[in-house]
Amino acid sequence: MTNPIATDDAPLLVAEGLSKNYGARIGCRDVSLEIFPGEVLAVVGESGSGKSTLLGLLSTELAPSAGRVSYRLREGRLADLSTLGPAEKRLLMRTDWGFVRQNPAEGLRMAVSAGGNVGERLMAVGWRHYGQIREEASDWLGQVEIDADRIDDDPRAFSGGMRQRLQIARNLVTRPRLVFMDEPTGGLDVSVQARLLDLIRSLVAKMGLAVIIVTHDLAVARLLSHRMVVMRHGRVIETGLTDQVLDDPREPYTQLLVSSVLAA
Ligand SMILES: Nc1ncnc2c1ncn2[C@@H]1O[C@H](COP(=O)(O)OP(=O)(O)OP(=O)(O)O)[C@@H](O)[C@H]1O
Repeated sequence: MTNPIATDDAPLLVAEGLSKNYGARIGCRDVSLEIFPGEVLAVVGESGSGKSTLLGLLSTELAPSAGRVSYRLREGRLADLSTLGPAEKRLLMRTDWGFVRQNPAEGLRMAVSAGGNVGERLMAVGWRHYGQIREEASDWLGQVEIDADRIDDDPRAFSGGMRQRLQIARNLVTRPRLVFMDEPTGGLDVSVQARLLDLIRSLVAKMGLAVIIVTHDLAVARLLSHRMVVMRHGRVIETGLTDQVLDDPREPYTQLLVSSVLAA
């Protein structure tokens, strides 16, 4: 994405010296980064480079072996996430964060209707009025281009692309400030991917979301992100504005990645 980075001065999330070991194996090593409100950051690298591990650490799904993640709460305080209690963390995840997963079955409730998938997130943040919940869910299905007459169908009856669009609606309905995405277009046909990417791009811009997206696909990074980090062997080896890194990579490894010599 070529838009200037829409940042204000204070970072939304700050990672310092994050490391994760799996026994003797390194998942992620000494990663520090910041993300600002409204900024889309892509994490790229070949398979096994540590992208998913880093996303797991940033979203606190994984506990670091070393380092910490801090997040700016709505009240303005930058909080070390390891110091939040379980209730505070749950609230944060429900209200301020979203997580779009590659496999929709992990991000959706497959036996609950499409409307229910979106509506239950609203209920989790305190909505109580059935009619209003249904109306908001229906509005969101429209925003992700799912026909209104599918509201009572469950996602098992949806195509892969529709499931991903529903997952996006479920995540965005609470108007989060930060969304984690793990290969959101992975495993979809090229034409389905293109449509989904367009949708993600327009919603992210419209809502001013900060996004951390893991992808092995540099075209996805180019289209969606303002800034990117390149990972290799668990470390960040290059970081910069997306267009700069892709057009003029500094590191020989990134040059190989960009020239598609490496299967990312
Ligand atoms: N649960 C685990 N137990 C042991 N080792 C793990 C575990 N998860 C990841 N690893 C190892 O950590 C390293 C980084 O893996 P990770 O999944 O983060 O990479 P990735 O870049 O996301 O790869 P991919 O694109 O294939 O998903 C790899 O060497 C991997 O084998």
